[in-house]
Amino acid sequence: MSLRLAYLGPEGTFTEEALRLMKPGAERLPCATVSAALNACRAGEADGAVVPLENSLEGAITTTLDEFAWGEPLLISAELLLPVQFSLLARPDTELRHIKRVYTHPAAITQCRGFIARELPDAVVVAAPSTAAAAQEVSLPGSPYDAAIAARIAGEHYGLVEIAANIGDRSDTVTRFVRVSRPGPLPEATGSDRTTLVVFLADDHPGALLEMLTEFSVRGVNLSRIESRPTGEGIGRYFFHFDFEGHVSDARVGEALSGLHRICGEVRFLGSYPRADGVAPQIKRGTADADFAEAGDWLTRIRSGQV
Ligand SMILES: O=C(O)C(=O)C[C@]1(C(=O)O)C=C[C@@H](O)C=C1
Repeated sequence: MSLRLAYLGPEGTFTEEALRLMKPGAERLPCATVSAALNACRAGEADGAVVPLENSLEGAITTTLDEFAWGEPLLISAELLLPVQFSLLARPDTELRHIKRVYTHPAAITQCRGFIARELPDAVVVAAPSTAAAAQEVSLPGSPYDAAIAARIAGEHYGLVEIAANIGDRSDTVTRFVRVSRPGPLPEATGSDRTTLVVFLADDHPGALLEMLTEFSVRGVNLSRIESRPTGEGIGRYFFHFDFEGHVSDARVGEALSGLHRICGEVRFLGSYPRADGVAPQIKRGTADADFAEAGDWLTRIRSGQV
């Protein structure tokens, strides 16, 4: 039976491209939102889901971060870095000067800010559920929108023409996607892994963030992303999202997690999985697995009086 993966649809989204690259043979279940894709996975309607997590220009995809923190637990099992290039797409015979209403995903609005300001200064830009949903809508006769901003492939899929190509503010923008599934066995450590966590404070006090960071720092664990997100319980109440180098089976990572578990209110483990860029972590002196094992043996010896 083939793997069934939920994603932000309809056909032609960047998320679909990421899914195809991650699992070429998988059956694809398009969903209207990132939350719906994750819930399809939670409910067992899909074996997993592919969702965007962060963008090199715009930063974190906050819906994804919040879903990971609050919903039924899910585990990340893989990541992919996808270069994103946007096109301005319209029905045949549309000219740039005729475009007054543009439809696209909010992430694309942010990433194409320069082009919109320069070429479409008078256009109204409306937020769509996804770039492909925007292209699909624009393709309908009688659509209130003149153009969509989406991947070129979405234009081909929905019969739109490309009015302008590569309209992103930068040509090297990359979105990081992750594949998630319901909790189960973790991917094996590869030597080039990443771990993702959500941490809730036990209580707010001076130095709380520094205490958390110290758990990583003293074990030589290198962070690659830290984000604070509001808990919704009032101004100034936040929880934290971390990505860092290493696998939970590495001694230094395991020790840092145990430390956080001791001092924080809740630590939600979101998975250890191979890094898309294959970069191996820098191991600081005294923080390799062998160093932790040797220190453990030493402690056992002195506790038994072998000084
Ligand atoms: O709308 C899409 O095509 C998506 O896959 C979503 C999304 C995002 O959420 O960032 C993915 C990649 C691009 O950065 C723009 C939009």
